[in-house]
Amino acid sequence: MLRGKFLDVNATLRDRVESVIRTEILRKETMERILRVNGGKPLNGEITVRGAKNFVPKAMVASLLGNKPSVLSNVPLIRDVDVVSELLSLHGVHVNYDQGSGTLQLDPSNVETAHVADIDALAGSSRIPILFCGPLLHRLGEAFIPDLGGCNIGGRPIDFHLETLRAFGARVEKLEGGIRLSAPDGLHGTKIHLPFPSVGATEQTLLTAVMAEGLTELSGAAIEPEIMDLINVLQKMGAIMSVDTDRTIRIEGVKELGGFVHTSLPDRIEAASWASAALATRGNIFVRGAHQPDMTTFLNTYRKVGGAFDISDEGIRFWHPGGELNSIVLETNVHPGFMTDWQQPLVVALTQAQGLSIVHETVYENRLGFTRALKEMGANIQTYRECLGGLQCRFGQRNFTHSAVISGPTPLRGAEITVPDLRGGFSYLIAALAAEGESQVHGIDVISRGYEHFITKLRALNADVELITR
Ligand SMILES: CC(=O)N[C@H]1[C@@H](OP(=O)(O)OP(=O)(O)OC[C@H]2O[C@@H](n3ccc(=O)[nH]c3=O)[C@H](O)[C@@H]2O)O[C@H](CO)[C@@H](O)[C@@H]1O
Ligand SMILES: C=C(OP(=O)(O)O)C(=O)O
Repeated sequence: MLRGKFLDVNATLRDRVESVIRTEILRKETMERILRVNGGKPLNGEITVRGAKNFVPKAMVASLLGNKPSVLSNVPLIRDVDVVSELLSLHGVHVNYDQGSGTLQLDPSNVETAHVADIDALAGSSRIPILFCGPLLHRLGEAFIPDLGGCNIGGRPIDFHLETLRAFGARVEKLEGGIRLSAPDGLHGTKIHLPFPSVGATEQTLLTAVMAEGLTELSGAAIEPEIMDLINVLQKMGAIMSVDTDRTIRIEGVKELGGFVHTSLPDRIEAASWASAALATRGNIFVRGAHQPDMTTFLNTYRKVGGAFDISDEGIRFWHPGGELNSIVLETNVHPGFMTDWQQPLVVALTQAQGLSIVHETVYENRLGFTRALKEMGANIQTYRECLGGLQCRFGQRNFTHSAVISGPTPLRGAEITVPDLRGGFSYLIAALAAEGESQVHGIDVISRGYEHFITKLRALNADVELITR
């Protein structure tokens, strides 16, 4: 009897402890992380960039095509890598990541046995799931692809992807929450022309064509350095493909592919973001790992604005040489043009340039919304629907606010701001660091999608930042 009472007391105690733990976990999960920034000081010091956010997850997807394990090095600890690791694991790929060394081992030998028809976990967390289509169709004959996430900087349709997959012979069915694909008659090489050199649709074609039967010719392809590195990976796996100077990629399908051992190219967007931070805060940052050949266009622009840099085998030092910065006309474009993802961080530096700068965003129709908060911080920026650079882009005459005129220099003042998207988020960090006084930056977790350990790096550069949770 007495023993029974003790058991009851223990059970009640255990329930209470479990409930307290559950509440605490829930509280931590729902707590907001805010970065308090005391700005107005130059960023000085050294940070390291590792592998590219826009390459690593795609090489991870490529490993699905192999019949042997693959090893990828220089892999950063970012959310997009996490998301793809989780998706691959759900599909039976054994993923082993050593954060310190940045080595990722991917063993796809159990994909057929782990076959799951519907995976909607992680829907909306990144744009990478759409690239699983070809590899899953080759391995399993069917695939369910959840709705995509990624930055909200335009409509971001997937029509090119779906048309491409259909051209290979896939059947595509749109469902609530995603798309279902099957290839009852297999996938066959085909001729594809992209109306715009889409990065994702080019990668979609490569990942599908490498094992499709026969020849594929892709014209109007994107040729970003991250795509070239994906081609390197696929060639290591046994694919046969060539890239012509006129943006045509030809692929001869092969029956099977092996694994790869590869080191990712460095993240040229992260490198350019820190370079912009050095300029906007009148600082001096050595970006270890920054790679000149992938950044030629950015470096030319940086020099025209008045930024200084020094290139070595280990990386690039970026600094503000003193005096006034120059205003410029900047039009984003596909590679080898000025990359759209470089635009938002550089705009903050342009608020400190003398005169009128023009920014014409030609890749995404809605990538200037982030300027609203900069205006609240003191920047003088007007946005327009017209194409204000020299180019007439797809968005002119179509009611999209995609050009901006920035008049500077204007001092920035601290503010309470909320991160709108990945690059917009980093640009808000730069603005807060350049501004006099205190800023509170909300929604900083989005930044972890593409910037590894960014708070630690800010501290290494002597930024006065404090992480608070609420
Ligand atoms: C994970 C990743 O690598 N993301 C990058 C990738 O995004 P992502 O691959 O999504 O970008 P795309 O190159 O495909 O998009 C470029 C343009 O093409 C349009 N489009 C695209 C596909 C489609 O089916 N239909 C269509 O109309 C888009 O709306 C956009 O206006 O390239 C972009 C352009 O360099 C970068 O900003 C992103 O950081
Ligand atoms: C737009 C970006 O990424 P994503 O395509 O992953 O949304 C970006 O990296 O700036």
